[in-house]
Amino acid sequence: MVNEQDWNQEQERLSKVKGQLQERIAELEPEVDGLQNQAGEIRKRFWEEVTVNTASDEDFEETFHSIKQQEALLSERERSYRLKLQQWKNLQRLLPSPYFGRIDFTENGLGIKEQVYIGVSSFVDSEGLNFLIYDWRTPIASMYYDYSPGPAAYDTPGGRVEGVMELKRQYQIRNGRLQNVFDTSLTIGDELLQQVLGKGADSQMRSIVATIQKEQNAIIRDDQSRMLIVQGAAGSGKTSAALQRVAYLLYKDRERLKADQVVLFSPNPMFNSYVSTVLPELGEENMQQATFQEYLEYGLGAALRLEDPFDQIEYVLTEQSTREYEARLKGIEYKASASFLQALQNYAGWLGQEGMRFNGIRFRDRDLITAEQMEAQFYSYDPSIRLAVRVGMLQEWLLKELTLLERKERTELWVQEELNYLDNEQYAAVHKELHKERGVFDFAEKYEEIQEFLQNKPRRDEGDFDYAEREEELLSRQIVKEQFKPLRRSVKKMRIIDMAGLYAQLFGSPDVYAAMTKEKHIPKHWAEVCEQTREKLSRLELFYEDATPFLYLKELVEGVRINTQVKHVFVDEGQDYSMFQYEFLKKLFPRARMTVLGDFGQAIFTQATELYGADSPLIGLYGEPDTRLIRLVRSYRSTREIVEFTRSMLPGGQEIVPFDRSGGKPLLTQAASKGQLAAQIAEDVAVLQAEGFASIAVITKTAAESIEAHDLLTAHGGAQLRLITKETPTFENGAVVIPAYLAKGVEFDAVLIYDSSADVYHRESERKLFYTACTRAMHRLQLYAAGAWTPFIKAVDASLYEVKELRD
Ligand SMILES: Nc1ncnc2c1ncn2[C@@H]1O[C@H](COP(=O)(O)OP(=O)(O)OP(=O)(O)O)[C@@H](O)[C@H]1O
Repeated sequence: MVNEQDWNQEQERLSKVKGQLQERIAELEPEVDGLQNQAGEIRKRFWEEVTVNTASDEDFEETFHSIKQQEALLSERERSYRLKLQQWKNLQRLLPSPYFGRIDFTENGLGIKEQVYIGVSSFVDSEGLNFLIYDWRTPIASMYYDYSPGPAAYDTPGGRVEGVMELKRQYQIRNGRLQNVFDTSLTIGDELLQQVLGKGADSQMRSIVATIQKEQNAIIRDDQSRMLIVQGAAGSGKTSAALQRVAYLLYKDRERLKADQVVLFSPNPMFNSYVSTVLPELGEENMQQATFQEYLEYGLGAALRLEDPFDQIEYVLTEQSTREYEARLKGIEYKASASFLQALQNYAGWLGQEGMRFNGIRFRDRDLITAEQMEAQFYSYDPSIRLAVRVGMLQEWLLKELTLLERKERTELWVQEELNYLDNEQYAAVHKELHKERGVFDFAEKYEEIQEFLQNKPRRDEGDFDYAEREEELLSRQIVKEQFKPLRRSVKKMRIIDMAGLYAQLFGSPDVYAAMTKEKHIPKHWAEVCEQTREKLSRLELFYEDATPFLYLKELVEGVRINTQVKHVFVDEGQDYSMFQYEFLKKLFPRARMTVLGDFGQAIFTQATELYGADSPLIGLYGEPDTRLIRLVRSYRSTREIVEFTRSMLPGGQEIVPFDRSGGKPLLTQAASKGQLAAQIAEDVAVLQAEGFASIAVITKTAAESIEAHDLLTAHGGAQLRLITKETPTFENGAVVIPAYLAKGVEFDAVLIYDSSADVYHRESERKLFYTACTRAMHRLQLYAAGAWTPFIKAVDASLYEVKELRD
C-alpha cells in the first residue's frame, strides 16, 4: 500500500478523470443519438432526395450521380455514428474502472517525467493533448508488463525509445472507487495476482489484462513470426494469452484487420462459450471460432458420416487390447504421420497416370455417360497437366456432353408421355408465358422465317405462329431440363469422382499400396488396418483418423479450397493435432500467420504432436527462421500443493513452477466399494458447496464412466449434479460430472477424480489424461479409488498428499 499523501493524490486524480469521462459521455450522447437519427432519416428519405429520371442518357447519368451522392452521405453518417458509438461504449467501459496501472517514465534526453496511466482503452483530455489513460496495447504501455522500475525501453514504429521507469503502480478500482493501490518493484503484481487467482472459477474465462506476466506479454505482442509456438504447462495462461493476443492484434492492425479474419480452433464446442466474453470485455468483437471437426464436416459434405474425435478417444480408452485394437491404434498413428501425407501425394501422382475412379452418369435407368467413357476422356488429356486441372477439364467436357444429351432427350417417348400427363393448369401457364413474353414471340417468328428461308417453302399458315407446336416444344424442353438439373449439379459438385473408391483403393495389398504410394515402410498390422478402413467406408462412414487424409486426397484430386481472407489462425490445445492436420491448415489458410498453443504433457490423443524442442516437427512447417518458440513454465491455475502433486506424475514435470498460492494438499480417499465411493463423493460435493465453492467437477475417464458416476451419485443424494456430454452446448457454474477429455482447457474450483484406481488408469497412454484431469483444479483436488491406486499416483512422493481410508 502507498502512503497517505499518495493515496489522496490518487483519489483526487481518479475523481478528476471520472469527472472528465462523465463529461465526455454526456457530450457524446446527443451526438450519438443525433447521428443515429440522421442516418435513419437519410435512409428513410433516400428516394425522396434522389431525382429519378431515365428518359435520356443525360437524365440517367444525373440520376446515377444523385444516387451515388446520397449513398455517400448516408455511409459517411453511418460511419461517424459507428465511430462515436464505439467511443461512447469505450468510455462507458472505462467509467467503473478507468485504469489498473501506472508507470512514470522519463525518456533519455528529454528530462520530462510522464505519468502513464494504463486501462482497457485510451482516453484523451478535452483539448486532445494529454492522454489521461493509455490503452494497454499502446507501445508505451508495454513497459508496464516488461520492466521493473529502472532502465526501460519500448519499441515504436519509429524506433526504440529508451529511458528510466521511476515508478510502477497498480490499482484496484471497483464501481469507480479506489480500493487498493500497490507500488511494485518486481514483476507485476504478485499481490494483485494473488487476489485474482484466489477467487472462484467462473463458467466463463476472464480477461487477464491487469496482470499479464512478462513471458505472456511476449506471446501477446509478437508481431514478427509467421509461426508462434507456445508450449506451456497446464494453467500457465496459454488460452488467456491467446485471447489477449487477438485483442492486441485487432488493436494494432485496426485499419486492416477485422475480427472475422482471425480464426481460433478450439478443442470442443463448449469451449467457445467458455471464452466468448473475454474479447467483448476488452471492447473487441469475437473472432471466428470452430472445432477442427466442424471444419472437416463442412469440407466432406453430407455424403459420409464422420466419427468425431471424442468417439475415437472413447474407443482408445475403453476397448480391450486385442489384435484388432492394436491395429486400429497403429492405423491412427500412421494416418496422422508425415509419411502418410507423402504417400497420398505420391498416390495423386500415380492417379495422374492410371487408376482414377469415376461415377458414371445414369438417367432413368440408363447409362448416359459411363465411368469408362469418363476415364478414357480423362486420360486423353496431356498427362503433364496437373491432376486437379484435368479434373476441371473433364467437368467442362461433361457439362457440354450433358447439353447435347439433353437436347437429344427431348424427343424420347417418356417426354411425350409426361406431356400427356400435364394438367391444364401447366399448359395454361406455358400458354400465358408464350403470349406474355414478347421476346419469345419475336424469337419464334424469326425462327419460322428462317425455317421458311432455309427450306425454301412458304409456311403453311403464313404469318400465323403455331402456338400449339411451340407450346409442346417449350414444355418438353422444360421437362427435360428439370430432370437434367440434378445431373448437372452432381457434375458441378464433383460427385462424378468416386472419392470413397479412390480412398478405399489405397487400402489393398501391401504390394499394391507400395506401388501406388512409393511407401517403403508399410506399417505393422497393415492387413487389419486395411480391413477396418474398408469396412467402415463400405458403410459410408469414416474413422476420425481418416477424415483429414480423406479431405486432403479430395483436394489433391479436385483442387484445393483456400481461404485468403483469414490473416491469423490460432490453434489451442495444439498438441492434439497431427502434423497432417497442420499441413492441411497451412494449405487452407495460405495468407495467415499461425499461433499454436499447447502442452505435450496433456497430449491425450494418439496422433499428438510434440510442440517444443529441437525435434518438434512443427518447426518444419514454416521453417526455423519464420518460427518462434516460447515456453511457459509457471502455472497460475492451481495452488502450490496441487501443482507439486500433479507435476510429479509427468516426466520432466519438475520444471513446472507453481505460483505461490497455498491451499490444502490433494486428498486421496480409499473406499472399500464403488457404492461407498459414490456415497462419499456425493457427501464431499455437498461439503465443498457449503464451503462456498461454486464450480465443482467430478471428472471421469470416459463418457461411459460419467454416466455410471452420475447415476450412482444421484442415487446417493448428489441430485444437483449435472451430466456433461459432448452435446452439452455451454458451461454453467455448478456441480458437474464430466469426462476428462471434455474438461480440457477449462477449470473448476474443486475437482474430484471419480475413480483413480489401477483398474481405470493403468496404460501408459492414460498418464496424460489423468494428469489433464487433475490439473483442472484451482483450489481443491480430491481423488477416490475403490481398489488399488493407479501407478501414476503410487509413484508420487507420499508427502505431497493426504490419505483417508473409509471403513466398511
Ligand atoms: N497473468 C495472469 N493473470 C491472472 N490470471 C492468470 C494469468 N495467467 C493465467 N491466469 C489464470 O490462470 C488460469 C489458467 O489459465 P489458462 O486457462 O489460460 O491456462 P492454459 O495454459 O490454457 O491451461 P491448460 O493448458 O491447462 O488448459 C486461468 O484462471 C487464468 O485466468
